[in-house]
Amino acid sequence: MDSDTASKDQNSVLEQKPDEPPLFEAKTIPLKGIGLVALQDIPQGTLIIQEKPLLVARPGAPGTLEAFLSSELKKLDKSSQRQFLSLHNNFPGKHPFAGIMKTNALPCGSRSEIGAVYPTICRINHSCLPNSQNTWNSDTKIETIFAIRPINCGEEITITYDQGGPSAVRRASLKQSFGFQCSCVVCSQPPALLRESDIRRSRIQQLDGQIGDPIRTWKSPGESLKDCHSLLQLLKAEYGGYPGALAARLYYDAFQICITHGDKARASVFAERSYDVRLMCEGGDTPEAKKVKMLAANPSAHRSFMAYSSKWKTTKKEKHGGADNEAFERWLFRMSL
Ligand SMILES: C[S@@+](CC[C@H](N)C(=O)[O-])C[C@H]1O[C@@H](n2cnc3c(N)ncnc32)[C@H](O)[C@@H]1O
Repeated sequence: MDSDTASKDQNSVLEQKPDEPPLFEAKTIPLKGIGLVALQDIPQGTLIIQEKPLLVARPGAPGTLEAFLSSELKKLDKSSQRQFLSLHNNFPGKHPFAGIMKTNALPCGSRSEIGAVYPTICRINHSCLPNSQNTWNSDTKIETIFAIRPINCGEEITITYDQGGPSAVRRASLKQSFGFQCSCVVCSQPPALLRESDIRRSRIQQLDGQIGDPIRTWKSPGESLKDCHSLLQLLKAEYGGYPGALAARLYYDAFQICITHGDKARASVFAERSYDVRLMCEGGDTPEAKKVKMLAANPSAHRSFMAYSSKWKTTKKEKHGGADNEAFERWLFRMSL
C-alpha cells in the first residue's frame, strides 16, 4: 500500500495567503451536508485550492483496509487525525476509517486505483455540471482544484465524482461508489429537460467510443475527425460552453488521429488546444500538460507519427485555408468547404 501522508508540521493547504480575502467558506448545503461556497466572484482558470493528501490507500478487503488506515492514522499529528475523523462517513458500521475513505477518497490520477483524502478538498460536493475540476499532479503529489468556468459569489464550488453517461447510469454509480442520491442541478431538472440532457450524454458516450476505435482511426480517419467535431459541439451544449477536461481529451484524440496519418499541421493545432484547456483546468505543471505542450511544438515526436499512413502528410507550418474562424475550423476538422 502507498503512503504519502501529511507530516507533522506540514500545512496541507499550500501557498495560502493570509492577507488575501478567502475565496470560499465551508457551510451546510441543503440535502448535501457540508459544502464549499464562493465568497467572491472567481474567474475561470483560478487555482482555488491545492492540498497534499492526509491519507493515501488502495482499495482492499474491508478488514485489511481498516487495519491499514488505523496504522496510518497513528502516524499523523493530532490535528490531521482530527481532520480525517471529522470527514463525512456515508458507510457507518464496523469499519469507520474505511467508511470515511470510501465516502471521500479521490483517485490519484484518472485511471488510478489509489485514492487519497484531503482536509478541505473532501468538503467539495459533486455536480453532474461542475464548475471546478480536481486533478492529481503525479509530479508534485498535490491535488488541485481549478475553476473551469466563472463562479459567482455565493455559488457552491462543485466537482464531478462520476464517469458521465445518462442520469440513470450516473445515479447508480454514485449510489454504489459513494452511497448518495445525487441532488445536483442536472439531476433535479424537470423530467423533459433531464431527458434532453440524457440523450446528449448517451450520444457523447457513443461518439467517445467511436473516436477511441483504432480500426476506424486507421481506415476512416476523416470520419473519426468529423466525430471529434460533433462531440465538441455536443460537449459545449451539454456543459454550458465549459466542458473542461473533456475538451482537453477530445483535442488530444484529434491530435492522435492526425499524427497517425502524418498531418503535423493539424496535430500541432490540436495539441496546442489540448494544452490551453489543461492550463486552464489543471495548471501548466502536470506531466500531461507538459507532454501536450511539447507535442504542439514537435508533433512528430509522438510514437505513433505516421503509424497508419502518410496520406495526410503535412509540415507543421502548412498554410491552413480560411481567412475567418469558421473556415479555419473547417480546415482543421477536414470538413468540405
Ligand atoms: C466527499 S463528501 C463531500 C462533503 C460532504 N457533503 C460533507 O458534509 O463533508 C461526499 C458526500 O457529500 C454528499 N454529496 C456530495 N455531492 C452530493 C450531491 N450532488 N447530492 C447529494 N449529496 C451529495 C454525499 O453524502 C456524499 O457521500
